[in-house]
Formats: sequence, C-alpha cells, structure tokens
Amino acid sequence: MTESSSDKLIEALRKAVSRTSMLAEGNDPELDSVVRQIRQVITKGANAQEIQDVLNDAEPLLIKSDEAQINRAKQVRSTLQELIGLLENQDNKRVPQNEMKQLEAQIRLHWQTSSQWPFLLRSFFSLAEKTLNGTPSSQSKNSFFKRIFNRDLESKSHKNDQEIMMQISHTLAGLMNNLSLPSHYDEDILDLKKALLGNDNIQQLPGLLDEVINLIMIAIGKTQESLANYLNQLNKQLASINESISSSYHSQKTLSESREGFNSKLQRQVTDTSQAIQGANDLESLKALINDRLSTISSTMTEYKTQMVEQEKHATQSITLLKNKVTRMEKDTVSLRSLLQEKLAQAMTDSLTDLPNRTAYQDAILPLCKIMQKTQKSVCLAVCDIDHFKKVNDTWGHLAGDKVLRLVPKQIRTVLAKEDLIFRYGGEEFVVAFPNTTLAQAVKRAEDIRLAVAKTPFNMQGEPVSISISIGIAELQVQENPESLFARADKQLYLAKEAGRNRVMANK
Ligand SMILES: Nc1nc2c(ncn2[C@@H]2O[C@H](COP(=O)(O)OP(=O)(O)OP(=O)(O)O)[C@@H](O)[C@H]2O)c(=O)[nH]1
Repeated sequence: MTESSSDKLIEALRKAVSRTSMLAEGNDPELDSVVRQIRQVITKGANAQEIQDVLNDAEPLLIKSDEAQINRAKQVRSTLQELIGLLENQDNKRVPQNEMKQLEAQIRLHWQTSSQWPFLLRSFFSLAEKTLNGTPSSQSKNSFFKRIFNRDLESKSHKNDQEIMMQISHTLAGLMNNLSLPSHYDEDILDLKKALLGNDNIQQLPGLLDEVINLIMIAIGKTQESLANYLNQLNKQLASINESISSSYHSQKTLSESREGFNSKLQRQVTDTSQAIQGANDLESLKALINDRLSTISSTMTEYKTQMVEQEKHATQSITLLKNKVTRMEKDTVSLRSLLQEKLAQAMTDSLTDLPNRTAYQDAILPLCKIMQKTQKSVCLAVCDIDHFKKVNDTWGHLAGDKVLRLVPKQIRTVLAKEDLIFRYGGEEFVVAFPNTTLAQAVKRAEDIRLAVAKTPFNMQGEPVSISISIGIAELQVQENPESLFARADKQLYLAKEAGRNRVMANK
C-alpha cells in the first residue's frame, strides 16, 4: 500500500465515522442500504478507491438526511413557539413573564439538540400549568371576581381553559408527525395522536405529555443505540486492519530476507563463472568480453539490491505511518464512544436532582421484576409523593420548590439499603424499588423514609418549614408485570393522600 493510498483509506474511514451519527438515523431504506454497502466494503478490506466510491454514492442521501434532521428540529422549535403563543393569546390569563423568558432562552439555545426536546416540553407544560392555575391578568381582574360570583361566567372561563387545552393537545399531536420512530411504534403514535386530538380535559394532559416525551426519548435512544452498534463494528474492523498490516509487515521482512539470500547466491555464481573463464587462456578476446559483461551484471545487481533496500525502507516507513494513523483513529473512536455513553447517561438522569429519571426507571424495572420472579424473591415498589407541594411553590417560590425536590431524595437515601433503587418519576414523585424485600420489611423501610423527611426542617428564606411525604407500597406478585405493580402502589399512595397524607399505605 503506498503512502497516498493509505492516506486516502484513512480519510475515507474518518469520513465514515464522522458521518455515522447521521447514518445511524436508520429511517430511510435507501440510506440504510448504502450504509450496509459501506460496512461490507470496509469488512471485505476494499481499497481506498472502492470505499471512496460508495461514500460518494452516499453523499446526496446523507445531505438529505441531514436536512431532514434540521427540519425536525425546526418543527419542534416552531411547535414550542406556537404553544407559548397560545398561552399569551388567552385574554384572561397572565403568563409568568420570567419563566416564559427563561423558556424562550432555553429554546433558542437548545432547539437543535434533540435530547433537550423532552426538557423543553416539560418546561413548557410547567409554564402552561402556572398560567392556567395562576392569577388572571390585571385587565381581566374584574372578570376573575365575577367568575367567583357568577356561575355563567365561570363556566365560560372553564370552557376557555378547555379550548386552550384542546389547542395545546392539537399542537402536540402535530409534533408527533415529526418523530422518526421505527414502524412498530406507528400504532402507539396513532393512539397517542387520537388521545391528544380528542382531549379536552386538563387532568389528562400531563399523562399524555409524558407519553409524548417517552416517544421522543425512544426516538433519541434509538439513534444512540444504532450509533453505538456501528461504532462497535467499526472498532472490530479497525482491529482487523491493524492485524493485516502487522502480517504484511512480517511477510515483507521474510521476503526481504529471501531476496538477500538470492542476491548473495547469484553474486557467488557470477564470481565462480568469472574465475572459470579466467582459467581458459586461449580465448583472450572472449574472456575480456565475458568479463566485461559479468562486471556489468554484477554492478546492475548491486544497484538493484540498493534499490530494493531503499524501497523496503520506504514501505516500512509507510506501514509505520499507517499503523500510527490507525491507532489514532482507534483513540478517536474510543472518545466518540465515551461521549456517546455520556449523552446516554444524560438522557437517563434528572438534571435537577441528579437521580435516575423515569426513562431509567422504565429501563430498570422490567429486568428487576423478571429476575426477582425467576429467583422467587420478593421485590416491593414504593411510590412517594411530597404533600401539598404546590403550596411550597406558591408560598416560597419555584426555586425553593426546586430546593425541596433536591433535599427530599437526599433524606430518603439516608435510610435506603445499598441495593435499593431510587428514581425521580416526575414532578414531586419519587419511586423506590426494594429488591429482596418482603412487604412487611418494605413498609418498615418506608415508615423510616417518611420519618426521615418529616423530622427534617427545610430552611426557607431563613424559616424552618416542615415537609411531609405520603407513600404507597405494593409487592410484586408471581407473573405480575411492572405496570400493574406500579398501579397498585400508586393506588395506595392515593389512599394515603385521601386518609390525610404524611403516611404509608400498603397493598396487603
Ligand atoms: N419547583 C418545582 N415544582 C414542580 C416541579 N415539577 C412539578 N412541580 C410542581 O409540583 C406541583 C404538584 O402539585 P399537585 O400535583 O397539585 O400536588 P400537591 O400540591 O403536592 O398536592 P398533593 O400531592 O395532593 O399533596 C405543581 O404545582 C407543579 O408545578 C419542579 O421541577 N420544580
């Protein structure tokens, strides 16, 4: 392999790696087939030109895929802007200006980063909740008071809320059209769109929004998973390139040794012939001629040998160069993979509390339940919810609310065992899984959690404030699925709230 063709190959492989993030989309069948072709040519050890050719074929498709990604991001941005516009256009509602500005700034910063879309949507929903639950704008204060005393107007306002909800639901349904998900999610998307379009109930919106966010998470996760797979494959290919270079290096060395032997043998023969001819006295002129020829052959041979040595030196240098480049490329791949892992971890972590989030819970709970059922061990789930949390936000502000959300899980952790798992499930709700724990033990542990939170004074603007949590618990049954386990624990949480809060209730 010459220096320039090895350079070309390395360049082609580099291009393949950098383009992979887009190739990993896996939505366009035409593009998928080109990706397969690229993988095949690399695996079969094709030369630089062949790799260059398939990459050239892929170029227009890659540009198309790139554009589709940008268009999706633009659609998400305009959906979010449209949603904010909807809130602003409600004449008897006041959108909290600070939060709205913050959200708009976040949108400006992150609209192109798909992993941020769920967070932007969540922030929007919190803004919508605050707007709809909050005080009416000053120009409509009159109608607010009238609402309290006038049923007719109250029902009008309720209708107005419903209209906003319907508009928000419609806008979210529009967003679903732009998610790139494998076809087996078509039915889920269709169901969710139907539910969104038929929804006029504010109570259902958080659940539906969660489902939208889940699907976005899946769309992002899928991309990362394909990218990780491809990088693994690429790593194997790089290892095989390295191996073949090493073996070609060894065979070159052997070749050069055997040529060396051939040279000296030939040299010996030439000397022998020369001596033999010198022994024949009677043919002087012939001797001179043959001697002359032999010396020409000898010098040609020496020259050839010098050339060979020079060429081998060159080849060895270019192989060393190539090996260094491959090593560098391997390092690039490793850092790309760790970047990818970091991104995956980010998508699984709640940024406020640093706890594993709901996506992480959904990833972890099924395998946990399966292993516990297989080994016939008991596992319990506790759903914990901060009591009257809305009041904390309303009284002390959103930042104080965030502080409570960070401190409560810290208190919970103080009583958890090493193998217990805690997640921020959403809002002010945390889920704890107790592996290898019976219901009676879990109830005891939950009681300790409740007490640990209740006895902690939370400092709010210099004042100690008590916070309590309610907990619902259920134990996994034989052949029960995680959804049903969660539903039973959540039902107990509801009962604990109904019974006065700050208590633990278990499904016995
Ligand atoms: N500060 C802050 N508030 C949040 C966050 N996520 C959700 N919330 C708020 O949590 C509150 C939850 O209120 P509700 O569901 O009405 O429940 P609650 O007031 O805790 O009442 P109960 O659960 O019935 O005891 C809402 O006001 C949300 O805006 C967050 O990340 N930070």
